[in-house]
Parts: sequence; structure tokens; C-alpha cells
Amino acid sequence: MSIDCPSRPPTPLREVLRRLGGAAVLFGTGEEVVTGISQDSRLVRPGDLYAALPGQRWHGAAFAAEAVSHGAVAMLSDHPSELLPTIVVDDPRCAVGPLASALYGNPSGALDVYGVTGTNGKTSTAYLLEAGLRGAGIAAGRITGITVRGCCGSRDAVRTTPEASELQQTLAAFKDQGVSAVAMEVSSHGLALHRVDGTSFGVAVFTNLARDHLDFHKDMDSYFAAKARLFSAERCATAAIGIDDEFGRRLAATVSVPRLTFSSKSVAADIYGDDVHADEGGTSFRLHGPSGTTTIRLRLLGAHQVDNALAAVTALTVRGVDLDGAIAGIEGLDTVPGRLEAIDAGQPFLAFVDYMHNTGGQRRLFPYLRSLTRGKVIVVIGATGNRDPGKRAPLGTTAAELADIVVVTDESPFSEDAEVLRDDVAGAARRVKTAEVLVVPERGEAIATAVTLAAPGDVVVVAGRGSDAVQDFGRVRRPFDDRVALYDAVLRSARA
Ligand SMILES: CC(=O)N[C@H]1[C@@H](OP(=O)(O)OP(=O)(O)OC[C@H]2O[C@@H](n3ccc(=O)[nH]c3=O)[C@H](O)[C@@H]2O)O[C@H](CO)[C@@H](O)[C@@H]1O[C@H](C)C(=O)N[C@@H](C)C(=O)N[C@H](CCC(=O)O)C(=O)O
Ligand SMILES: Nc1ncnc2c1ncn2[C@@H]1O[C@H](COP(=O)(O)OP(=O)(O)OP(=O)(O)O)[C@@H](O)[C@H]1O
Repeated sequence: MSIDCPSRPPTPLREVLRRLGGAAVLFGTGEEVVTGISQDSRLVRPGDLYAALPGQRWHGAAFAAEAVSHGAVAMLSDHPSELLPTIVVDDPRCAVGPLASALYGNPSGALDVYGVTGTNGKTSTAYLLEAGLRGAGIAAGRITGITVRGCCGSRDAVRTTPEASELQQTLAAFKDQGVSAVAMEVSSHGLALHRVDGTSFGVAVFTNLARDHLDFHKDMDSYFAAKARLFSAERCATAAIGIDDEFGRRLAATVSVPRLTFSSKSVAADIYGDDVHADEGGTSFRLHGPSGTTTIRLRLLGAHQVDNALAAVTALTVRGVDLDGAIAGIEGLDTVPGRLEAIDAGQPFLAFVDYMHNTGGQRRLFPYLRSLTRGKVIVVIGATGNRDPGKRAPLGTTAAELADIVVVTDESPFSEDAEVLRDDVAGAARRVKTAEVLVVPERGEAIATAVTLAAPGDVVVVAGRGSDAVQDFGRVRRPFDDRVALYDAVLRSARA
């Protein structure tokens, strides 16, 4: 990995205090100087200001000693520390982003940042954007829940949208590497938890909104409101908005920044796609926009990728990027890891790994999978623990409505009882009565079962985890990659 944030000029603590405004109170002399900021004691570097935040499980102040051991020189929190000079503010989480941006030289001001939000398609759209930017000759970086990639290397992502201090460090590193545009995912958690405060977006992109994350946001209106925060004139210069659902239309009607809309259903959009052909080799469609009509041939699979490509082209159009080069880049993208990724070990049926984990994704993808076969669609499915329990039954119901065989198994239960998760999904799937429903707790066995049941011409899809490399059972975590497991299962079945 080579995305280290280079050291920054020291900033006196008194200057930090001044930046935070009149409500901030300093406990200490203010003689110290800080060279960076971190909100995780484990990631503190010598010279850092440690932002100790109240969280869901802990208060960061509990980790002050560890921050000191790593070289923290001062703290930002909602109460003073006995260990470090502290600047106290009422809501330190709100303060971190803008302060980190200032300490790292306002990196987003020097970058064209494409922020992608929405329930589904953020990662895919960010990959398409990066490919389009690079195709147009623009040095691009990418921040997604899979990896963070600049011009000089990449590293695995910890979450979809990095915490505020890590985000500003990454943007500063990108800037120093010569990156000039960044495609990044902006999750609703990221917006609600102020991770992107202090970041200026050249364009905010809205893909779509469907039920998800209601454990955190409580209802769809709050979920939408979190997403809509990205589109305020204080955060973004322009917007690209998908209007194929009610929420996108609502957003398009209310944003005050210059915007273009896109759609794969409505000619009323500024940029729209039609004549979609999605088969097992790729996806083509006609794109109609301000500069005319062009045919786009994606190597990515599934009609949903037309929506994501429209999102990317619309955002690139809004930013005035050369579209010929950008479209060539988009057409060259061969896969997004774990997003309808084909697994081919020479078997006589189609096999995919996908990340669908909500009914919005299921409803968009199953029709495509169905179109690929005259035989059966077999899905391996589960529900992730510690997430909205209200989404489990709909996942089971929709899978059973749209597939022929549903193999229910474990995803990552985290601290929840795996059997309860399986029962919720399988119970709902069984009530549909049209699909065969099996429960196979161990994921590798479930995948092998699906493969064994596949006849020539069928479609097998292992859903829900995409490219995740670890299955998390709370106390036990084990390496598990669905793509490897599916490939191995296919090979084993061929030998048998
Ligand atoms: C809601 C949320 O984002 N929570 C994350 C967050 O929790 P938190 O801020 O409440 O932190 P906490 O664990 O209570 O700890 C409090 C403070 O102590 C600090 N700390 C904690 C432990 C330690 O050893 N040292 C230390 O400094 C933490 O950095 C934090 O500032 O910080 C924790 C550790 O730093 C994360 O483990 C935790 O992720 C939770 C488990 C999580 O699952 N987050 C998911 C839901 C998430 O954010 N997902 C979205 C994408 C969703 C999607 O699009 O599908 C994302 O953007 O990734
Ligand atoms: N435009 C779309 N419309 C509906 N479903 C989609 C769309 N794009 C992707 N999907 C589905 O959502 C899954 C996740 O896709 P992707 O990772 O691109 O989205 P995401 O918004 O980043 O999701 P997450 O935040 O969960 O990573 C895909 O595997 C696919 O099943």
C-alpha cells in the first residue's frame, strides 16, 4: 500500500482552537503543535491531535492512553482529558471533518471529487467513473468499500466511506500523488455521521433509493434525508440524479445546484438509455444526451449496469469531461469485484457471485438472470447480522418469488444468532410456496449444494457478500471468499 498521507506543516494548538470558533474551550497551555488528526487511537501517528468521539459502543476518551503511546500531542473531545491538553467542543464528531480538511491543506479543493450515493450501484458507479476519467486522460483515484486506489497503489477499504480524518488524509495523499479527480462512494452512514463534512464535491451523484439500513435511519424519509445532505449547495457544485424512482424525482425537483438527470425508463431525463441488450457476454444500450446518441457496449453484466453507466456518463457530462475518451474507458471496464462476477470453470451452467442484499437489488437482477436460462435459477442467500431485521423476510420472499431454488445459508451473523437469521429468511421464502427452499447453514456446503442441483443451462447465483473476504461470526472470523468457494465447488462437481 502506498497511500500514506505525507507529513503536514505543524499547526499550533491555539490556531486549531481559533479555527473551531468561539464555543471551543482549551484545557492546557496551547503551546503544542499538531501535524495531523486521527479519530482512532490505533491509527494515531506522532504529532497527531486525537479526536476522542462518543460512539455507539465506546467513548474514544477510553483510548486516550493508547493515543498517547502512539505520539498524540493533544486531544479534541467533549470533555477534558487527564492525559492530554484538550480542546473541548459540544459535538466533536461535527468538528473533525472541517478541521482535518484544514490541517491537511483542504485537499478536496484541489481535486474534482465525484461523490456517489444511493442504495444500490455506488461501488459500480465509482468503478465506472474512475474508468471513464482515466479513459479521458485524467489521473483518477477511487474510494469504495472494496479498495482505496490512487495513482501509486491501493489498499483494502475498512468501510464504504472512510471516517472523516482518514478521508482527508487519503485525499491529501491523492493530491500529493498527482491525482486530479476522485470517484468515491458516499454512504448514508457517512453522511449522517459527518464523515464527509469538510469535503467539497465537484458533483454529487444519486443512483436510487430502496429499503435498506432502517436499523440506523429508522424510516425511509430519514434515510432519504441523509442521502439528500450530499446535494446541498454547501457541499457540491453540481449534481447528477437518477429519476427512475420517486426519491430521485423528489431530489431533482429540489436541488439548487446545476444538475442533469438520467434514466433508463424516461425520455424526460436529460440523459437516457434505451434499446438495452443484456446477455451473458455483456450489455449494450443506446445513450441519448445533449451531445447526441451513441451506442455503449459494457463488458459488465446485467441491465442494472446500464443505470450505473448512465450515472457515470451523466456525472462526467456535468463536469465537462471529454466523453469519447470517457466512454472508451467505461467500455473497457471488465468487472467490478463480486458484483455479478461470472465464475467460469468450464461448467455447463452459468455461475455468478453478486452482492445483492436488499429487495431493490433482487428485483433489478433476477429478471436478467432469468433471461439467461430456460432452466432453473438457483440462488444461495442469507441475511447479515446486526442489520435491519425488517429486511430479512422480504429478502427471502423476493428470492422465492423470482428464483426456482433458494438455498438459505449464513452470511456474516456478527453477534446475532445465525439460526434466527436463517429462520427469518427461510420462513419467508417457504411461505411463497413456488420455490424449493433448502437450509444449509455452512456457506461452503450451501454453495456446493446449489452447484450439485444445477443442470446444464441453469443459472446459479451466490448472493449477499460479493467480494468480502471474511465471514464474521462475532467471536470467530474466518477467511471466506464466495468466488473461491463457488469456483472450487464447480471444479469438485465436475470431477465427481
Ligand atoms: C455506525 C458506524 O459507522 N459505526 C462505526 C463506528 O462506530 P462508532 O463511531 O460508534 O465507534 P465506537 O466503536 O463506539 O468507538 C467510539 C470511538 O472510539 C474510537 N476507538 C474505538 C476503539 C479503539 O480501540 N480505539 C478508538 O479510538 C473509534 O474510532 C470511535 O471514534 O466506528 C467503529 C470503529 O471505529 C466501527 O466499527 C463502527 O462500524 C460499525 C460496526 C458498522 O458496521 N458500520 C457500518 C454500518 C457502516 O458504517 N457502513 C457504511 C456503509 C453501509 C452501506 O452502504 O452498505 C459505511 O460507510 O461503511
Ligand atoms: N443500479 C442498480 N440498481 C439496482 N441494483 C443494483 C444496481 N447496481 C448494483 N445493484 C445491485 O446491488 C449490488 C451492490 O452493487 P454496488 O456494490 O455497485 O452498490 P453499492 O451501492 O455500493 O452497494 P453497497 O453499499 O452495499 O456496497 C450489486 O451486486 C447488485 O446486486
